[in-house]
Amino acid sequence: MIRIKNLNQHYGGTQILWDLNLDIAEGSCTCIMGRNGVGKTTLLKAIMGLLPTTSGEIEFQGKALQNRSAEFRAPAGIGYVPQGREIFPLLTVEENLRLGLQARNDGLKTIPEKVYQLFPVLKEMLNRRGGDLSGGQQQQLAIGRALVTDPRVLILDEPNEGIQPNIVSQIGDVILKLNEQDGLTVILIEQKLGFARRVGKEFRLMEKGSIVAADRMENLNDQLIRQYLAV
Ligand SMILES: Nc1ncnc2c1ncn2[C@@H]1O[C@H](COP(=O)(O)OP(=O)(O)OP(=O)(O)O)[C@@H](O)[C@H]1O
Repeated sequence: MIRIKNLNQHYGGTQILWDLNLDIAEGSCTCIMGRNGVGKTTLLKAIMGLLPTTSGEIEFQGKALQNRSAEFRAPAGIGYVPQGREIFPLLTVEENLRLGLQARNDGLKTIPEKVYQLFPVLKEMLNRRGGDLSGGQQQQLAIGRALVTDPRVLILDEPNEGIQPNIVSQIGDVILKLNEQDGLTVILIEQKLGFARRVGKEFRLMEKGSIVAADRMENLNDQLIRQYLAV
């Protein structure tokens, strides 16, 4: 579904991604893991068209993405939950969710009930300003907004960073439900091993801007953890 070939990316004179290759199968749930600074967020931003790349190919459903604008991603079916959530603090919960409707191709004018079933707290807080929600609620809003776009693939950048454990567990339930029941393809950056093992079916390990190991989650063994994840 997503195929990246020999992707290179620089920030100014510093090369961050080095001949990176990544294949994501339809219906999979893949955790991208690696130590701080190895380029995980940069990779997701490159997929989302938020950063210029130097060379290489990024394909989504067989079509080249690398020369398309960032605005093309959501209508094409790529939902994105950025690091830090990036909800609009002065807009209400409902207004934040409605922004996702603009990216749909079917002209739907109402927020799908499914979003409220997954995150009941959003329905309770529809008229509350985004900025007044707790961090965990804001994260649920950011995921809800991405789901309103009706994505084929959902990409999440550290959805559990700085979030209290009970909401982490709810977010895990939602990701599992979306992937296992609805067949939604999921890619997430995840630092917490327990969460990655709970929701991920596949892992990709990054080091120095490349993917250095790729396998089923049950094969993430102690040796790989020591080599690429332990600090
Ligand atoms: N805007 C920028 N300008 C220059 N360098 C940057 C910029 N953003 C990130 N970098 C550098 O690129 C490298 C990769 O950063 P990136 O955020 O992709 O890593 P990461 O694996 O997601 O790390 P973390 O787990 O800390 O979020 C780091 O060395 C970082 O300092």
